[in-house]
Amino acid sequence: MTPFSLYVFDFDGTLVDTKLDIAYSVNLVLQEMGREALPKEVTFGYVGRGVRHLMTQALNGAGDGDLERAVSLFMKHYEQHLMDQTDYFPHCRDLLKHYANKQLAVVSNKPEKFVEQILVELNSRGAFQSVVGGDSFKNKKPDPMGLRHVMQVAGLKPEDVLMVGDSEVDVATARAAGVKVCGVTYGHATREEMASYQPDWLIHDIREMKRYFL
Ligand SMILES: O=C(O)COP(=O)(O)O
Ligand SMILES: [Mg+2]
Repeated sequence: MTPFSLYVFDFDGTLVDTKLDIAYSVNLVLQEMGREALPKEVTFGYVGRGVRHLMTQALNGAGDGDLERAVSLFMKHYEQHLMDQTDYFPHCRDLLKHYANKQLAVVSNKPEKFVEQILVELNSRGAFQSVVGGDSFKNKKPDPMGLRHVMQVAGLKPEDVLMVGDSEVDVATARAAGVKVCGVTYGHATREEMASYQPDWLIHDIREMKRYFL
């Protein structure tokens, strides 16, 4: 069992299953812009690098003006559908309770206000010492700025910290900060993809954390 004092969770694809509401909101944007809807599975593959990246991919190479409009339309539509089909992944709520004696934080590429709102809706904001979104600092993940911030708030060094995430971006963020990382395989990366990113631990179910980490 490896002990850590601060557990830093990615959000989308790791703690909370947001993908259906994101895909639905992307299609509302595309519809409003007179474009064809995307199959939800296609949109799922675009999640993990923030809203600009999501909408760039969804527009498939539109001009700058269109991208700006799409980003602002997404912010408008997604806010209306944040919790339609969004909930914790199985066992994540219990897992957070299990580690309630530790310091917990979220570092996401999702806009901070959406992470905050979803946590409030899930009655969970109080579980986290710090919440960082993709727009909280100048650079988002894989830049380690946000991760370093939550370590600083906790007053801890990299060796006391574990990052838990579902994407290549999370593994890269942890590496950049000298932090150990546990990859989950039920989020946006497949088992094979996550294995290829070579996290320090690889889990298929969040309950496995209890086996490895004190
Ligand atoms: O919304 C995104 O692009 C990704 O969010 P995440 O960093 O919490 O996975
Ligand atoms: Mg994620």
